[in-house]
Amino acid sequence: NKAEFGLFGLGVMGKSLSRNLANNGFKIALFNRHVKDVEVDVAKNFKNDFEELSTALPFDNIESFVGSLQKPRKIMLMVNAGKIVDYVIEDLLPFLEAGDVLIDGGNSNYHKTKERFDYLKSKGINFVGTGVSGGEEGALKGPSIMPGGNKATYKEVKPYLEAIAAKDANNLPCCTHIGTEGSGHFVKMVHNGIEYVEMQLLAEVYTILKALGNNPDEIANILEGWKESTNSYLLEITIDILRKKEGEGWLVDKIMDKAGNKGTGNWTTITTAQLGVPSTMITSALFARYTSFYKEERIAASKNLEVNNTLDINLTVEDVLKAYQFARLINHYQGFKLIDEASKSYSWNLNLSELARIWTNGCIIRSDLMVELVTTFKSTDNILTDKKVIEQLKTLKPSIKKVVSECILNELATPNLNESISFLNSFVIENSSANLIQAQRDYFGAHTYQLKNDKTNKFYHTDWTKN
Ligand SMILES: O=C(O)[C@H](O)[C@@H](O)[C@H](O)[C@H](O)COP(=O)(O)O
Repeated sequence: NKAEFGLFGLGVMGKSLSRNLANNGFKIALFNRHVKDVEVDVAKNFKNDFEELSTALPFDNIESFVGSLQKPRKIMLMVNAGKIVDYVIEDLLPFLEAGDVLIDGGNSNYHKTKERFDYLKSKGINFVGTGVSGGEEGALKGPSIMPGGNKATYKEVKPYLEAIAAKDANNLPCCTHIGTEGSGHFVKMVHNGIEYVEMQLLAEVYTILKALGNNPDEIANILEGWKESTNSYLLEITIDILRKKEGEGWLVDKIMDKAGNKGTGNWTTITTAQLGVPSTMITSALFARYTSFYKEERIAASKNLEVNNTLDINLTVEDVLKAYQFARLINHYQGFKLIDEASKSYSWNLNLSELARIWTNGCIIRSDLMVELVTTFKSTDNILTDKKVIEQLKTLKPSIKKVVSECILNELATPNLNESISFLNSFVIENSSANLIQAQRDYFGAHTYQLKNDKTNKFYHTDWTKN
């Protein structure tokens, strides 16, 4: 008998999601192209490797794969983001019929998802661009799933996606219809932006605690103590990573300090600039990765510019914890602000509380703070106006100022911690210095300016050279 759901692409995530679907009792069809030079039937071998896949139908021929599915067909593509998605869509199209559903579960760019949504719509095919977060383990045991597309189409795939998704504290699936078009991939992109910052902040905490003379095990013990007040998946894995031994020493000390990226942080930075939203921490986290890549030049610069090695850091671990908590609040403010602005600009009408809810489990940025934000976003779309958050920021601010100052004085690289307080300093002033920028623009480019307290809101120009 026919399979009810098809999984196309058996890479790391595709394999884990297949087993998750099978573990949830679904009869699935599996497709992976026949890898010519190694003569391996990936789908068949994979099926035979796992008990739960005993009822799964493996294919390396697209026509028979599509033919094995109940109608309307539901096929999830788990292939790398980029042109491959379009090639796979073209390969599948001749065998699909109106009403069939294609789900793209890769980290695709939301602009491309919109294009594919419109293109397939013109062929009667329903397209769901969905973010899937949680990595290999999350995909197997329950990822966070962010599907975007038509609400009616979501109903078709809801039973499968919600069954395999992680469950929140109330046992509800960490999967919900995000909105139309590319909204699913958009929120996944920003999820990764927030993820970049969370990882960078932990790297900066590691820098400071190392500079305070702690070895990886001692840093892990300190972070273990932080779980009570600010736990997160990324904090937990950082503790595991710091404890990992390699011979006499620690593996982490042997890893090359050049941070890679696969594009979502880059897209978030481009998007935030295009939408005119100051997501300064995501941008600085991306650029911190880029800076790390200049390994050779950094080595040369460290010699030419004589880095100060005589550290004199007057900080307690408590200061560092509070600075970290402060920066995390600003990170989440900026991330959700970008989503809120995009929701308005694209008329997606996104529900920030529901989004925070599906990010409370399964995904990489799951944390105690995210659980709190589910409630916060029930009463505001802007966490900087939430009473509790305002009190927290006021309480934590002395520590971030102290930590950032000490780091600057000791020439420790903490761009994200620095950016968190710099941003708030820029954001909490009623009268900023942008008036001078307006005057300069008007001076050299006649770009005009408005006047404070001028009800007409008219734009004025001054001939600044004339006395
Ligand atoms: O949410 C997730 O499960 C991860 O974010 C996932 O999407 C992937 O690991 C990204 O590739 C990480 O991004 P970089 O490769 O750019 O660090």
